Amino acid sequence: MSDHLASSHDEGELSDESHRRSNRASSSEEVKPASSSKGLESKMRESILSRLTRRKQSESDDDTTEQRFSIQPKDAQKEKEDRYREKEREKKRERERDDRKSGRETEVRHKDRDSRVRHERSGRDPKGHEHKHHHHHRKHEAEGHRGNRPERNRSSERDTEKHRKRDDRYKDRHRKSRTASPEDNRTHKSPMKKPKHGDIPEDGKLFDRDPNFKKKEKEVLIVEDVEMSPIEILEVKEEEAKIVEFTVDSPVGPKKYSKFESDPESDHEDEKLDDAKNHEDDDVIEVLDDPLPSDEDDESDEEKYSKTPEDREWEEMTETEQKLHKEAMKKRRTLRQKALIAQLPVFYPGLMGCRNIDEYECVNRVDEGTFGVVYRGKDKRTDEIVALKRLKMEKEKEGFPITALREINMLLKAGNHPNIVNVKEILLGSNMDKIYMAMEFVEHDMKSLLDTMSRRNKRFSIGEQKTLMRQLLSGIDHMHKLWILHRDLKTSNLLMSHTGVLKIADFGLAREYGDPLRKFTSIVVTLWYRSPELLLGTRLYSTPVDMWSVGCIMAEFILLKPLFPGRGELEQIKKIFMELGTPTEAIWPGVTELEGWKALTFEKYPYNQLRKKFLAGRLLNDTGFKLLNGLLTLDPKNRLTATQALDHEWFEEEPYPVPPEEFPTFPAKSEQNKAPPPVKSKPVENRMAHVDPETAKLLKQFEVRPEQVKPGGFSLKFDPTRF
Ligand SMILES: Nc1ncnc2c1ncn2[C@@H]1O[C@H](COP(=O)(O)OP(=O)(O)OP(=O)(O)O)[C@@H](O)[C@H]1O
Repeated sequence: MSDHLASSHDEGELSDESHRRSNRASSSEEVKPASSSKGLESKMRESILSRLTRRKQSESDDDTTEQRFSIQPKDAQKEKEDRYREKEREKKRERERDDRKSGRETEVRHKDRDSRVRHERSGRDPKGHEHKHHHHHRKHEAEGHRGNRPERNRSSERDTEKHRKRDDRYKDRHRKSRTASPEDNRTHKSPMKKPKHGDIPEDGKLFDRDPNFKKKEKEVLIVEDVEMSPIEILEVKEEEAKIVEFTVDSPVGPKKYSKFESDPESDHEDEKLDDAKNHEDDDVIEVLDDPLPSDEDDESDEEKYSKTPEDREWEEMTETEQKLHKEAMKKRRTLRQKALIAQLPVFYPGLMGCRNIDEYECVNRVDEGTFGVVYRGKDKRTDEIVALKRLKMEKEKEGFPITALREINMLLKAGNHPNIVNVKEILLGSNMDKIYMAMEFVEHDMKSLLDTMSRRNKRFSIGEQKTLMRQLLSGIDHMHKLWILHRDLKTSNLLMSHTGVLKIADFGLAREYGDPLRKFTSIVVTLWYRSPELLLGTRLYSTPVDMWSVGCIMAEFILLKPLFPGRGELEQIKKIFMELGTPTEAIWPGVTELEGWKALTFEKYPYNQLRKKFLAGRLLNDTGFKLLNGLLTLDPKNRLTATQALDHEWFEEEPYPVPPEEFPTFPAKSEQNKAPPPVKSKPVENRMAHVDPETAKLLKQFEVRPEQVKPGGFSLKFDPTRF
């Protein structure tokens, strides 16, 4: 397994992958190492967090507002800014005097003051904001002249252009709003209150007749609401773009998101939402990850309620509206969180190691086979339903069970086919003592389905039989072409989805074969599906052993019961010979050389009686019978291969195979069982109540399990393989 994992996730492949991803998603020219992206991520995260903290700590005095605006002012700038602040305070005092005179409401004054401070600062600080802005553009222009520009660079320029326009709009708005009255200002500040048609603001018909009015308004308003300078927003966007470059592998291209939301373990966003009144932090996230506002003027209730309301709006809302808001925002966030998680790269075992089974929730127990117990589980991060097969370790005395290793290895190799169950990942138990395999969950196993149909007196139509056979043969053909023998094909190892797709499962006995053939054990394949060459003890076998099983399965699809249900090896081979005739050297050259043949004497059954089983053609026509006979040919060398069987004329004649989705549906047994109750282990002392305290203490010290202690006539048996 390790070889395989290592080979499929070696360094070269990973770096290729990340390169491809960055090509798709990046907006800067150079592909930077992952560590730099992490640095950026944490830098950005820190910057946002510190802003938030400062916001929370601060009252609305101008000093803190100023601090919030500035991006770590340099020493040289500091003095200038102090002077600027002093001037601002002076102005504030003047304004307050004026306001008192005119008897305005305090709230109105504050709004006005804040708005003016922001506006004036944006206009007056050319060395800070303007300079940075130009620098920003120069940087992108320079990138644009570097000749060979990849697509992501062009998209970066487009972004820059978008940002520049947004910034211009912002400045434009500020220029105009400086002349506007505070009331006008308020009108445009609220994203919920858009001006009615014909309701032209006094400040020079702002965005009037512009079809993108709403979009532009929102863009500006978001900037204002968060009390960030436009430059700061641009920088956040730039940093964001870099994060996206390294973290999102999206088939639809780059997607904006903040690091806060990418952490599935963290639900502090939800906590914030619970208290929708306290939505300061949401505003910041809003800026970071909200898609551009829609151009549509008519918004649905859901859209309306999933926007962060203004304080004032919140207060004006009825309780029901507040509730609707809370719910809509919670829903939106959950959806977005899930969408983002779904875009994260799937697990890379070579890079991350196996995840722990705690990452899954057990929904119910499906079934228990010889080699493992199968549960239906739910991925706690993505809610994806999977089948979790716990590989039985206790039967293994020498480390990791070889069957488990083979199963994982073979499935990883062959699983990339629609008719073979797909393995998602390998998981470790909490104490690292159990191994689980997470596979795609397939609702039915064919055996239970056939039993159900038989009980209900139903049969698959001929078209359905053909579809099943074609899917089965297709999966096997794929496997054989990869030099894999399944060696345990039977109806309980075939699964079928609700949508009629058949999948081959249980690769616990699968092996890779080669040319020339190597000797393998002949004790493989469940008895009823075991080929005559295996029953006669051959150790040099190949794909025909699987094709025999396919023949038995085809008959079972039609008859709804096993074709050769022997109770032992001898009875099994006898049943086969009775139905198909006892072979001779003429029919099966070399049969007399097989060990089993030499050791036993078989009654001579000269005729093939198989046809009778199918009610002389009523259940299977001649063409179908030819295929079945081709699969159940005694001589393995003459047995049909999967490729030959797929080309069989049975599939070409009417009735044709039906589309899988037209299969009848049945309630799945696998979804009905209850989840097992959590196992509570009793304290060792209780379980050893029958043992005297001194001995109990000793046993505890040696970690002896109670089942090793026989009650009465006490005898202690250590299992050396366990300690
Ligand atoms: N991917 C899956 N989705 C749903 N159910 C599954 C899945 N894989 C296995 N099962 C169920 O679990 C049962 C046992 O699984 P599996 O055959 O893999 O275990 P096993 O121990 O190898 O069995 P066996 O005794 O046949 O060798 C299957 O018959 C099927 O009902």
